[in-house]
Parts: sequence; C-alpha cells; structure tokens
Amino acid sequence: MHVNGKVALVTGGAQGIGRAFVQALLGKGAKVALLDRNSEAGQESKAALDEQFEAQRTVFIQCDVTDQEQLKGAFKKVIEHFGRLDIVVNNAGVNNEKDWESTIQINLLAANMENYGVRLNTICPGFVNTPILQSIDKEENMGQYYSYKDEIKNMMQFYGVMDPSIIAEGLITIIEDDTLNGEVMKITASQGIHFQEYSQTPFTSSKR
Ligand SMILES: NC(=O)C1=CN([C@@H]2O[C@H](COP(=O)(O)OP(=O)(O)OC[C@H]3O[C@@H](n4cnc5c(N)ncnc54)[C@H](O)[C@@H]3O)[C@@H](O)[C@H]2O)C=CC1
Ligand SMILES: CCCCC/C=C\C=C\C(=O)C/C=C\C/C=C\CCCC(=O)O
Repeated sequence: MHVNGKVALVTGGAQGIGRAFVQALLGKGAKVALLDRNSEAGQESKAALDEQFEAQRTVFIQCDVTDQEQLKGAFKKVIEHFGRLDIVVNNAGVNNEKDWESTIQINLLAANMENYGVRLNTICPGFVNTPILQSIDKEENMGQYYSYKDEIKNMMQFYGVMDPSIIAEGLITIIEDDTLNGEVMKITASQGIHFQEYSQTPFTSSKR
C-alpha cells in the first residue's frame, strides 16, 4: 500500500516510538491522527510537527486506549475528520509491573483489530531510546524487578539502544509491502530489521 494520501491513526503518538511513527507517516505523505492520554505532550507534539508539515495533515485526539468508549469515539472522529482510515498503529504502552493487569490492557488488548479484515503485523524491537527507559530506575514502575535495574542497564549497553527512527522505518516497510500479514518483525541493533522465522510443522492432517 502506498502511504501517500492515506490516513493513519497512531496510539501513544505523543512521544517516543509513536511520535517517530507519526513523523515517518507524515514524511511519506499520509494524514495522521495521533491519539494519546497525555494531552500536554500530544498538543506539544502536534505543534512541533506543524512546523514541519501542513497543520491540517495532523490531528491530536486525547484518548485513553483502555476506555473502549473513548477509543471508539476517537476512531469515529478520525473518519469524520479525514473521511477515511487506512492504517492503525497500536503503539501505546507502559511499564507498570505493579499493575500488570492495566499494562496488559494498554499494551496488548486495547485496540484489537483482528476481526476487521485488515492485515495485522507486529513489531518487536530491542531497546529503543525513548522516555519509557527512564521507568527502569523507578520502583513504582518496576515493582519486584526493581532490583534487576543494573542488569537491565548492562543488557542495554551490551545489546545497544536504537533510535526510534529505525522502528519507524520498519513500520513503513510493513505498510508498503502488501504481502506482509501475520508477520513478527524483529528490530535489533545487531541485526536491524528482520522477521521471525517459524519452522514448518512436519505433520499434515488427512482431514482437509
Ligand atoms: N522503548 C523501548 O525500548 C521499547 C518499547 N516498546 C514498546 O513500544 C511502545 C512505545 O513505547 P515508547 O515510545 O518507548 O514509550 P513512551 O513511554 O515513550 O511512549 C508511550 C506513549 O504511550 C502513551 N500512553 C500510555 N498509556 C496510554 C493509554 N492508556 N492511552 C493512550 N496513550 C497511552 C503515553 O502517554 C506515551 O505518549 C510501547 O508499547 C512499548 O512497550 C517495545 C520494545 C522496546
Ligand atoms: C525492563 C522494563 C523496560 C520497560 C519497557 C522498555 C523497554 C522494553 C524493551 C524491550 O522490550 C526489549 C527487551 C529486550 C530485548 C533486548 C535485546 C535484544 C537484542 C538482541 C540482539 O541484538 O541480538
């Protein structure tokens, strides 16, 4: 799918990887709705993007993705505003070991699109240089894993920390290549953008 002229919705688009996604999509000619629960960061982000791209190509919608009513309302607003919706990027995420139920709700369940006849792909990055990494130093985020913070920092040094722009490059690859569906794209500092390969099962059922 060509990105030029399409409409994209990015959750958690106010900062970090989401913001890099928004920037890359605008750079390729899309119109973008950035959704985020953080209104201040969302507005700041839109204002900064407006200096680089025409203001009418970006809209910020405050939305907590765990609130289904807000989320549905935001999808509706995007279609009303831009007249269509072609690309959904389910990016919003938190690191909150103390409230893992809400972490699962935000990171995995909020925008489940599998029943809508769309291509569905996943990006699994290694460490990326965004504000979420600051949570590693905070007991309120790490909970029982707080004592591992130095090991995690050693891992970051060992494996490397990537710039968000390479994750955005992975997203554009997924959008532009229509053959990609059900793929797990891995992005690491050592191997760059690559795909998880699954071995074929040797078993073939006689019942078809
Ligand atoms: N930074 C990293 O090293 C890695 C990040 N990830 C994942 O990438 C995604 C983006 O992470 P980063 O940009 O690093 O984090 P970030 O903390 O910099 O940005 C996350 C954005 O999501 C928003 N958000 C959080 N909860 C929300 C909610 N309930 N509703 C709406 N917006 C919400 C935040 O306000 C923030 O703007 C997350 O899902 C994260 O788990 C995955 C692998 C590595
Ligand atoms: C530890 C809590 C952090 C909270 C969320 C922030 C970052 C998340 C990072 C990841 O999910 C990635 C974690 C591990 C992967 C690390 C390295 C893989 C590199 C492999 C390689 O280069 O071969």
